[in-house]
Amino acid sequence: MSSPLKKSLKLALIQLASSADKTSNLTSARQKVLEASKAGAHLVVLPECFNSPYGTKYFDKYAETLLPSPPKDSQTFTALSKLAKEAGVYLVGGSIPERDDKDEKKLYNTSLTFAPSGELMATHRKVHLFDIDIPGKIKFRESDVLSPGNKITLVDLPEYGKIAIAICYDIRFPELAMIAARKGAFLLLYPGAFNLTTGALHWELLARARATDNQVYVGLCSPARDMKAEYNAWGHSMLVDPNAMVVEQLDEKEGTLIQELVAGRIDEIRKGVPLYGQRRFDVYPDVSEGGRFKE
Ligand SMILES: O=C(O)CCC(=O)C(=O)O
Repeated sequence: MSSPLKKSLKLALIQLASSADKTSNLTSARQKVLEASKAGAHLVVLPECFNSPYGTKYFDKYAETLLPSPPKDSQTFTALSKLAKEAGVYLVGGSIPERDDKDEKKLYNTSLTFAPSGELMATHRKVHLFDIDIPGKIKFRESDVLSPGNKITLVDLPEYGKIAIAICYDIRFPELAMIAARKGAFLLLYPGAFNLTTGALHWELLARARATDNQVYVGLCSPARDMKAEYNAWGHSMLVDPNAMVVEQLDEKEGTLIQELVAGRIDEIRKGVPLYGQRRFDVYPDVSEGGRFKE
């Protein structure tokens, strides 16, 4: 099997402190991305809903029409495309609320990935909407206002290999990660805004679980926590290696994690624990083959 990561790569996860002011969020994202690029990052990631507050009542107000690309009038698309070019990095623009170009009422939670040329490489619409109800703790229903995406998103970074992009709640569904890894991804990236209830319990566990299952790197990128906001994000952006070790984890405050993903590390881990040759597709099906996978 050829190595999924062709060359070592420096990854930056920007744990941005966002406010209700979109323009100022974009300005501070720009500053942090440029700093990360100066520090040597090749791939830079922003958090889920990085340019708006997170909450169902905000999606419509902040939504932008992003497709077909390039859109005529999207402040965020234009800013991210320019920024990727200015910084000379692959830029995963966290996520933003997207308005469907044909049906105005339809909204998505969408991540845009740009090449260092400024060109759009991929769009991921959150596939699994965040609908939970934990009595006395947290109730959230994205499906009241959002529509789900319907594909798994792999992006080929020519010098490095493939990465997979999914958003927050998507991490709870191992099939998506499994398919992406078996299609050759070296890194699963999840811009995500967990909360103080499920964050404490599941955030690190899920990142390490997806890394263990698939023997790939996993990166989670959260907004910084704001106790004055209605939704208090967990923070704790982190990088986990293919052996499920936490390489680095931030606390809840604004900050940037920059770490190297080392060429050869995935192969070393897969050689030691050779799951990839041991799966029993005669006993259970290979979810990455023959199903409804759409790249
Ligand atoms: O899965 C969770 O516990 C949190 C998910 C979430 O916050 C989201 O999908 O935005």
